[in-house]
Amino acid sequence: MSNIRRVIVAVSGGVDSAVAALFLKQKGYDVVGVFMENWDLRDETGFCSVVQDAEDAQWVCSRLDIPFHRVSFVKEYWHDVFCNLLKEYQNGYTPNPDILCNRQIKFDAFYKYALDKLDANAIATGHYACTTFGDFLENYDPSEGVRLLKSLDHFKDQTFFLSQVAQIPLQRTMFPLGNLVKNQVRQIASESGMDYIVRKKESTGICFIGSRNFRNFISLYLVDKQGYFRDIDNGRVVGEHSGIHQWTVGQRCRIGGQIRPYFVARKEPKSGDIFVASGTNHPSLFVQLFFAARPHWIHSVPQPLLQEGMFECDFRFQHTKPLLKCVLIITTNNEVLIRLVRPLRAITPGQDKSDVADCCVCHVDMGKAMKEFSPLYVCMGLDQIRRPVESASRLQNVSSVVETRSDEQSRKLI
Ligand SMILES: Nc1ncnc2c1ncn2[C@@H]1O[C@H](COP(=O)(O)OP(=O)(O)OP(=O)(O)O)[C@@H](O)[C@H]1O
Repeated sequence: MSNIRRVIVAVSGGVDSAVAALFLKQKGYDVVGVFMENWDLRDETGFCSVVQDAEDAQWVCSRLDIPFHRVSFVKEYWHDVFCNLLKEYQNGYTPNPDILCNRQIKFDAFYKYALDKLDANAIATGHYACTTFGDFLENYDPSEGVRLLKSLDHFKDQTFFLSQVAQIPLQRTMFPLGNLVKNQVRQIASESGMDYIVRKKESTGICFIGSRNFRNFISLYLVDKQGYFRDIDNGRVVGEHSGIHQWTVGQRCRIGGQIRPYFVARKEPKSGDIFVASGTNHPSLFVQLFFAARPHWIHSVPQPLLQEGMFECDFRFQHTKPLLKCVLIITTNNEVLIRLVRPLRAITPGQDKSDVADCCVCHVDMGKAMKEFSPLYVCMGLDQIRRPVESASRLQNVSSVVETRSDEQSRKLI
């Protein structure tokens, strides 16, 4: 895109967006930094770093000598992200808040604000991701459509969290850090006099809500609803709980008086029952075959899926987990059936205390014909994949597809 003049960069007060803004400035764009406030402090019960982050974002912008804006998307976050999460939790699902936040806030509310109110030609963020349009939209071609690609830094890659982003905002998004590794970014920030930001603790946890225990946090907003723990093998009541939203499939339950540990196998929102399985390796804790409804293809439905109705790809449980082979099959009602090469347990024991809603990812390998970009990602809330085909239940939530750079291509780049 040759006529880009004005770029609005989302500046969080962290090192990544600071370096993204620095690059844009060095390239000579008319750069404006925007800090988003998405959570109303008055709703908080615990520590919130938003005040400090906003100050740091302002510090970055003044250091780079670019205008700074602070914008509130509190209303949008509440309605489009948080209420959605609450609803899903009440229905027994575990959606990923970061994926929702990217889709609804950064790549919708913020995108519209930048283009409509700040007269921008493009937006930029410090995400580790790439697109086929290039780090600075140098290959911009709306007739081709844009594909989301994995970043060079596989460890930091954030495409998993961007997998629900819509095509139009992505077409006008720059990811200036996509071809760098994190250490380079930190070094560049230090060399540019932004050591203060480099030394700052990395943000962890959920987008805008921070690193508190997410399930405890969400419980503050949901009314407890008592129900039973039932043994999945015989339906026998083995304990009581105070709400299905407090439990995630695969999680260990501490039920008094039981010798063997129980794990959540299935939740039934209607009755409020939670079916639990005795022992961490109980077969009901594993899933191999499941449906995903309403796939979101960032660019287009992969050709083999359209033409042959199925194709082989890789599946990943959380974005840092190893890939597992799977087959995608398109069904007559436009759902995607996913069959893993072997059963996968919902959560490994080490993750039982995970605060964040888990997701799984399906990496689609297009084979030789499309070596350059292998389409990626079916991702959905953990509980969605817990619906095996045998139970004939359909997933309610969305899955989504982005594309990734093949490992081979990335190696060449390194
Ligand atoms: N409150 C915010 N205001 C403006 N932009 C934000 C905010 N939070 C995140 N972003 C944007 O989203 C990008 C990804 O944020 P995330 O918190 O996932 O990653 P990060 O690696 O911690 O980024 P950073 O180092 O810039 O904080 C940031 O680089 C920034 O561009």
